[in-house]
Amino acid sequence: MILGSDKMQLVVGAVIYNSDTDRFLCGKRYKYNKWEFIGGKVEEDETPEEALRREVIEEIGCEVKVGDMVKDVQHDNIRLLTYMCDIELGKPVLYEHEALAWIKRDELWMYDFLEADIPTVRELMEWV
Ligand SMILES: Nc1nc2c([nH]c(=O)n2[C@H]2C[C@H](O)[C@@H](COP(=O)(O)OP(=O)(O)OP(=O)(O)O)O2)c(=O)[nH]1
Ligand SMILES: [Mg+2]
Repeated sequence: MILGSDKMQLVVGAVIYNSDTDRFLCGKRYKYNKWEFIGGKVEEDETPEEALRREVIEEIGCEVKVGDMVKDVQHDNIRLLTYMCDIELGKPVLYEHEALAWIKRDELWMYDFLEADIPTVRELMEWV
């Protein structure tokens, strides 16, 4: 389990990638009116990977296999860990988001992401 400092909130985000279409699944929330990766806060008794699996089920109803970490970013009081994820079961359902979108890699720049997500988004745009 990875601990943040006292005030630091550990958050995990899923980089759900479809290699056939070269698109990433992202969500927009009413609360922030910005795009984000599906995910949320890591609870005390969880590893980041466990938290991510739980959050993806809660938020879009899919089971994912959590792969490699993409970025570990600190922004304000948030420490955001993003991981590559593959959908193993289910189709994304809109439970908590205003919108879900499969965004093409070369169109990621057009979307207004939460600040902490920018390093991950940059990394994804730079992949060849
Ligand atoms: N889920 C998610 N949260 C992000 C991202 N980037 C980022 O700065 N955040 C911030 C927004 C929130 O302050 C926090 C995550 O909160 P959340 O509301 O998703 O947490 P949660 O799913 O556990 O929901 P809740 O029960 O606390 O409402 O991290 C991201 O890509 N995905
Ligand atoms: Mg969430």
